[in-house]
Amino acid sequence: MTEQTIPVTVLSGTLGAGKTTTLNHVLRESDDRDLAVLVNDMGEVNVDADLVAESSDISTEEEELVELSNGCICCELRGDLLDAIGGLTRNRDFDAIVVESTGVAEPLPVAQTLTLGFDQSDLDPTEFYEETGIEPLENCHLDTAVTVVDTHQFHEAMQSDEILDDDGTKKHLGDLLVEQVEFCDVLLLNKCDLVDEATLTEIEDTLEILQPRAEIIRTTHGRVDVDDIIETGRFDFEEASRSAGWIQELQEPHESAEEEHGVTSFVFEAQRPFHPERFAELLDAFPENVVRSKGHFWLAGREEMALMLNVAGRSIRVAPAGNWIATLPPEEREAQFEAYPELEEKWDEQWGDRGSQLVLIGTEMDHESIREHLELCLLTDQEMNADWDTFEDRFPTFEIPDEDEATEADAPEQDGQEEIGLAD
Ligand SMILES: Nc1nc2c(ncn2[C@@H]2O[C@H](COP(=O)(O)OP(=O)(O)OP(=O)(O)O)[C@@H](O)[C@H]2O)c(=O)[nH]1
Repeated sequence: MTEQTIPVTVLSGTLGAGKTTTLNHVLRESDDRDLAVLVNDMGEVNVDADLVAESSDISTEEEELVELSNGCICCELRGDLLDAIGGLTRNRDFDAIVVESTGVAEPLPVAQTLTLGFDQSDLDPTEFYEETGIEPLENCHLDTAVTVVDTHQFHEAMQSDEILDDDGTKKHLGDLLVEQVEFCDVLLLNKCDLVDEATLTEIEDTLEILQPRAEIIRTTHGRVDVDDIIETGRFDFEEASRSAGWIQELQEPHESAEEEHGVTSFVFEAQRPFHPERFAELLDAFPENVVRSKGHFWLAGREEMALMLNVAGRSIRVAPAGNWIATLPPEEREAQFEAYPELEEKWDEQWGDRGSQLVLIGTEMDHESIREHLELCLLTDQEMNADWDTFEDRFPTFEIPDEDEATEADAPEQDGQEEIGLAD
């Protein structure tokens, strides 16, 4: 992006991770920068904005500090976010803008809004402008996506069953945490004072494998070098969308070496379908040391559509991953082969591209044992010849989509994709 436009930093992180603390630190340390701040809070009373006003030296004149309440900038306030930034920058130039998201916000849609709104993406923004009624803002660019992690509660959050209600949209805490970690440029491991060194390095190892591209910085009370999160020039939408560890792992599968704290990853691949009941039982008792698993799979009896497995901590979700290429008319199939030449290499004469490819990331995982358990869920030779429709299948059923969605497992999730928990 051009250097003349105003760099925007977005701070994400779960509730209480330390976003406001970090923001206040940045404000205190930025005497030489003219900063504008935009705080999104879901409550009636915007406590965060009050804190910002209280402990920072900037005046709270409207043009420098904007609160967006009663909604979330990753969903219903997307247009308002851009309006607010437009309002801030219309008559004044700032050195940088910092946006503090709510604890339930997903960074990807916020980044999408900003890159489209700043006309900073290769995507065609016409539909977006029509939907939101906003004008592109050409005087800003999304510069850095920062995620603040509560290091002290990281393990707890990953093992938690807590469901967050984002104005009607239910979200699992572990899911949200993983989404925030997987989509960012800088990861602040905050609250380091509450965690011993061994735990810290273990979490660092885990985060590095979940998000290999981000710079990981340890902080206490959000005390970060301001230049590490403001005007870094690190943000790139395409790169950020593809930076998650599980995507990297699928692109270049390798059995990762055992780290000091036993954080590893591997890819499980199979060209036979899973038995629906055996695989459901495995997911019901999924090993707790797997912190993340993602990829597509083939369930016997579902020969039209690939399913997507999405495990983040204790959250296990299954979603449609699009039709198998093998079900497409020949000309469309050819187009897919051209776009993804590697598809042809794995093509099976009888089953085409049907198969499973799952990335598993975890701590102290026994790869062999997990592999064996997964293999035991595959159909046996005898079952391969049985009538697959007679197998008990308690996975959710999904409508076959009209549009051809990419079926390769490393495709980023489609916006608006319905995801349903197996246990629900
Ligand atoms: N011990 C310790 N406490 C911290 C640290 N950083 C923040 N806190 C405290 O954690 C609490 C939450 O911090 P906030 O900065 O309000 O967190 P937040 O992410 O803005 O929270 P929400 O706006 O509710 O999502 C506050 O009481 C902070 O003082 C840290 O590094 N160590």
